[in-house]
Amino acid sequence: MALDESSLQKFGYMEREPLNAINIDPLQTGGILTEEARQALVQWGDGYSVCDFCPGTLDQIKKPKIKDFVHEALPEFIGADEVRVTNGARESKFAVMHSVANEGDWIVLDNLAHYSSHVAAQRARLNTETVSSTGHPDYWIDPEGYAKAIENVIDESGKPPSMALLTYPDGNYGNLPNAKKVASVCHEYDVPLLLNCAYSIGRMPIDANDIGADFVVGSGHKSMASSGPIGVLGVSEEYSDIVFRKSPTHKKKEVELLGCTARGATLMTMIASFPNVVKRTREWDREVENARWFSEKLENLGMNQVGDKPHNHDLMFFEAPNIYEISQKAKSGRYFLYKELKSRNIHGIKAGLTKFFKLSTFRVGRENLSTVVDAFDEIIKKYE
Ligand SMILES: Cc1ncc(COP(=O)(O)O)c(C=O)c1O
Repeated sequence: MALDESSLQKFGYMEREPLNAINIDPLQTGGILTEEARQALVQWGDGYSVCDFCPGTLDQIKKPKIKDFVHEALPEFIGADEVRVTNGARESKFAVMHSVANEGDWIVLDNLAHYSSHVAAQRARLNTETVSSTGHPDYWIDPEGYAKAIENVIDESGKPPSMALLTYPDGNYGNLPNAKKVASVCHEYDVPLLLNCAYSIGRMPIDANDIGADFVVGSGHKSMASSGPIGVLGVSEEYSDIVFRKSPTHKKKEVELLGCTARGATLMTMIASFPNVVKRTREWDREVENARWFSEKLENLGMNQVGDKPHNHDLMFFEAPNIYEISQKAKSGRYFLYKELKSRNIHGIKAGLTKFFKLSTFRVGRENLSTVVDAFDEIIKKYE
């Protein structure tokens, strides 16, 4: 393709379509920027903007206040001894897997784990043993399942897995398993536990040390009102020299972080949103109340929420036999729900899904959630 004037015309600045809609997309509700972060995005948008006064290590930069953020505020916020910022939850998981396990080792993870946990393990050339959930309708993870999976690995390989991973909550059902119990089961076998908090750090209070997790990862663009890609990685003192080991040739650079991670606007949006993010985690009870209220309303309209019930998180999975039935006769078929919601300025349920879908009520507020409930009610009545 010749990059002449006319072929370049389709690029350049583009408007984003659903910008002012009521957003219930689980991927997006926790990543919506605060006003402060929006300003930071513009101010710090130039490439290596944070590096004006860099001493050679990203997390040691004093101006802007990255050092204080990474070494004082974040450890306090997530209850971890040592913290770094990364380019995302998956990069955090990979850094841990790649440093605590050797090629061919086994790790254990829940079968609700996100694909990026599996891909991180594959990239680190590890074998995986999964812990089954109870399946439909609760999808509950029994902590004792970790003991069984660890025993299986010992039988198979002659030694315990290098680490275990628990998704907290999982990205499909929003279930919060008993992480403390999982940590203690793993520790009985001296297996360290990584807690994947992509959907929890920045939404609800998380204290890795209190839970007993050796590693904890979060996602800035998913749950910390940050412009991605950015994540956090917390490590207990016991493992910090392993995960954050320095390069033998470049003494200021940490190998697993490839020297530097989020080095510009992404980090500055996370810092700009941080005061607000800390405050919102203190309002988590209200978010759970809203989620439960919404779940009850949708169930009254003929849908069924699966996973933890009563629910403890804003991410919820619904089965909707009545919506599916409508899609069988609606003119736009399985796209009817997406179109109906779009016409009411509601965004976030994947286009084409009707039989089941997931959504998030995080920070949507009771008034907008009522609008969503009313929309479902209207749509169902319309096709009756
Ligand atoms: C449970 C869970 N973990 C991890 C991730 C990945 O997060 P990141 O984009 O920060 O790598 C996701 C993204 O959808 C997720 O749902």
